[in-house]
Amino acid sequence: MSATFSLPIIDIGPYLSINPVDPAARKATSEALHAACLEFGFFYLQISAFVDPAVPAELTTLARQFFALPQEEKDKISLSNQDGARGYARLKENVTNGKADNHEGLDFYRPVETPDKSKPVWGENQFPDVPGFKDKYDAWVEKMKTLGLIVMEAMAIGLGMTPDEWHELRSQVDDSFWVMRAIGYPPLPDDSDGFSCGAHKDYGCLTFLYADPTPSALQVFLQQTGGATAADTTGLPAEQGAESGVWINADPIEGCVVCNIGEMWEIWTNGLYKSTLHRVVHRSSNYRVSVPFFFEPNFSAHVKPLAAAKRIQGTDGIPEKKSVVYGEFLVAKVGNNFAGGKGKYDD
Ligand SMILES: O=C(O)CCC(=O)C(=O)O
Ligand SMILES: [Fe+2]
Repeated sequence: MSATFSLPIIDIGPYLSINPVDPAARKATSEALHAACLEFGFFYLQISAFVDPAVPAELTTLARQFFALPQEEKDKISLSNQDGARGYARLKENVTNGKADNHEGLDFYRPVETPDKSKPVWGENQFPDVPGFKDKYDAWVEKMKTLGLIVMEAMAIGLGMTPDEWHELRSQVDDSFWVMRAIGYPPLPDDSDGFSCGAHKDYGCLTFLYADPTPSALQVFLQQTGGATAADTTGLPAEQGAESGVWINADPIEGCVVCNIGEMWEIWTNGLYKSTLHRVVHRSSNYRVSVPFFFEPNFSAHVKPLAAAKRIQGTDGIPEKKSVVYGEFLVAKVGNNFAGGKGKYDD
């Protein structure tokens, strides 16, 4: 694997309603999504026709203003005030694979009609007292929800789903129980044996990550297939488990978000698409900010292997993955956070 390898860039433009329908261009986008999900589970999504790049850049500026506040100000919106999931988590509060993550963060979830902070993920969002923050983040959530449905449709077509099948899948994601996160990363100390964010898979549906221009921070694990060239793992800690592969950088590209698929897509495709391990190792001297948006299924969605995926897989005895109700799956995950040493990125 060459060190200069980079993930595919896929233009979502042909699926935007501002463009006239061009069937060949849509087909090319859907095929590229299918290939990228089979091979990497990670790709760049070119969205500059959909959002002005100045808009997400503003989000990182606002998050930076919040993270620069005194600790006691930030702690006023601690997630411990709420349901343990919505709000501010201090530097190193989250633990992944048994090690403290060298980041601080702010998490927002889809609001619920009758909040009850004694129930996991059922509390209220807590917004920082930074002028413009709530309005700009709310607007971004709306944009990303729209993008989520657009990408889902393009992926459904890439998977060969019929219009009826897409209609059914759409009903599982049309009221997404989304998560919006802003993460602040001080430099990882040279002598640290930990990570800025430990290796994990995203658990949901689609992640759209906007990050400031800092290079060499987000890394994606590519499994080594066949006996091709030796893995270039120079300077990289051994990967968890027995998989062999290579970590590649997924540096930001102007006009794009980094998109990856989560474990719900593994279930929908009965393992045909894999969600991919990634981590953050931020060793340069600046304070890095990233803003991932997690487009998730509806809370009540019953996620189970799709007929379209099974048609591709054939009938040769591939075991059927266990279905989940997304909300139950989420509560089992998030309910564990900050208790018993489990973090939000842990399995
Ligand atoms: O900050 C990043 O680049 C990635 C963060 C991430 O992987 C996550 O929050 O799930
Ligand atoms: Fe992630």
